[in-house]
Amino acid sequence: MRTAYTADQIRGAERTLMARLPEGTLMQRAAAGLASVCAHLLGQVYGSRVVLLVGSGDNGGDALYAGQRLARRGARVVAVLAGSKTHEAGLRALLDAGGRVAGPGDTREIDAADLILDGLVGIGASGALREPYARLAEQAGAAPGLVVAVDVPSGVDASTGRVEGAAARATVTVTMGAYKTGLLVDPGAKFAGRVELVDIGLAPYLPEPDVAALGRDDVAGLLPRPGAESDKYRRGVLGVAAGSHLYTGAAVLAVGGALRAGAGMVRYAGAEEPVAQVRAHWPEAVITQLRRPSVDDVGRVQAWVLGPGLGTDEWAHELAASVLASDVPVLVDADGLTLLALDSALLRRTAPVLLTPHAGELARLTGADRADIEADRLRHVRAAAAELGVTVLLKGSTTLVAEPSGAARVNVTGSSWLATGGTGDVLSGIAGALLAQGLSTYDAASCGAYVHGLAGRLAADGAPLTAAGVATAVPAAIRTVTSGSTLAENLPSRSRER
Ligand SMILES: NC(=O)C1=CN([C@@H]2O[C@H](COP(=O)(O)OP(=O)(O)OC[C@H]3O[C@@H](n4cnc5c(N)ncnc54)[C@H](O)[C@@H]3O)[C@@H](O)[C@H]2O)[C@H](O)CC1
Ligand SMILES: [K+]
Repeated sequence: MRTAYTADQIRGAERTLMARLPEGTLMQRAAAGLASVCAHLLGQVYGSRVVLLVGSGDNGGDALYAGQRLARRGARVVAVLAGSKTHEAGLRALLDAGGRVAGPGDTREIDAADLILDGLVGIGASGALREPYARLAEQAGAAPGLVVAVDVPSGVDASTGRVEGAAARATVTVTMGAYKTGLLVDPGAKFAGRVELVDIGLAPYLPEPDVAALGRDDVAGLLPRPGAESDKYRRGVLGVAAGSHLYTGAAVLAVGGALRAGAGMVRYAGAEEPVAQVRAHWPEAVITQLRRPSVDDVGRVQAWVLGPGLGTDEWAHELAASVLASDVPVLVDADGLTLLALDSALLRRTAPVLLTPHAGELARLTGADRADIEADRLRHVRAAAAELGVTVLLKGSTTLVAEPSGAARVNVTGSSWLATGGTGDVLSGIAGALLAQGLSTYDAASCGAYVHGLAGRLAADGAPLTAAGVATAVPAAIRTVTSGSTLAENLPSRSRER
């Protein structure tokens, strides 16, 4: 499990650790880690051109000492001093090793650099980058060389991932002591690129993490595996109330996701048109064609998926009310969420609820502004879970899952290939199948997002995918998780998007 912390949490731990060590020890550990990642990226250090963007705080100090180490190995290092002051000892060390200095206006070197080290600001930053930092951060991101961010990309809020104004777009972020939440949550995660952690001895002093990202082993441990005594009922029966005469595909995809994710049985309930489509695609599903908007005669299920393609008319509303009146966990997605936004009384139930909105659907549910949600995803998903008293999975780049208690997880397997129609319906089916097999809403949502992301990567393999292709790849994704294949751990790094 990868754990991440807010800037305040890191600062607290650093203070405790620093008090036990000779002055300057942590900065030297940070600089050694930074220099080693830079050397690895450069391949050949001798003769390479390295530009340091140096701010006035300790983030700049880290960059200067890393620059010293690279200069000692023969790199041509130039420090662009951007702040009103500069870490003095670090600057002396760089100059002694043969490095040079340039003013903030002298930026010709940036475009010619093989590697730019962004040491403008780290966890001590507040608010949008001021000049000349903002201009330098943008110039670095647009330059052809590699950009290595020191601790966090300057301009990204380390605690939230928020980006107000300019920020440095990094190839790699070398972060000190522990992951910062803002490196795992978008938009910050996009700016961070690949994140490398440098051990500076902070671990024993860290508090409870702010967020966690499940790893393959965690998911393997949580995914249900059928035992010798399992029959289809024990493996979990999922009910799916989805699709309408207008949207038949959503029903097909949700049922497909559920069957591929190992539900013992899927009971589909819907109107005539989607019933015909589900029957044609999935002979395995047990189908009830509804004459009235009620699931009373559908038979026993252990969980429901409600909403994909359901429509929002009176019939859909009554069907939603009937599903939510049951005493089993319900996952609500898509049109089901719109119905909840129109009639919040539907949510008055005691059995568990998992909502799976994207930012627009969450905006409708909570009244928050969609752009505000996208800018500060973690805060909004936590607020929604607390306010509504249910588990909320916020879809989108870096999918987040929050509990009413404030506990939150971020999924690391997603990719931009998944941003295509119908993949959300498949996710409902996968997470619903996990709910039916007995996972809590929190675990079903986080494991579902993990498997879905992995299936997307397998289905895409560097090319466009379809939602049906994602559903087809779900068994291979589960196999990857449970068989210990290295694919899940060696996820392709996020490529630099320009
Ligand atoms: N403390 C430790 O044990 C270690 C810290 N490391 C590194 O230090 C930074 C944090 O350093 P700090 O001096 O606290 O703050 P920063 O360098 O991040 O920035 C403070 C500096 O920047 C100015 N500033 C703040 N906001 C802005 C802005 N929006 N625009 C322009 N300028 C801004 C402010 O005035 C201050 O002067 C941490 O990230 C690590 O990189 C270690 O490496 C290890 C130990
Ligand atoms: K930085």
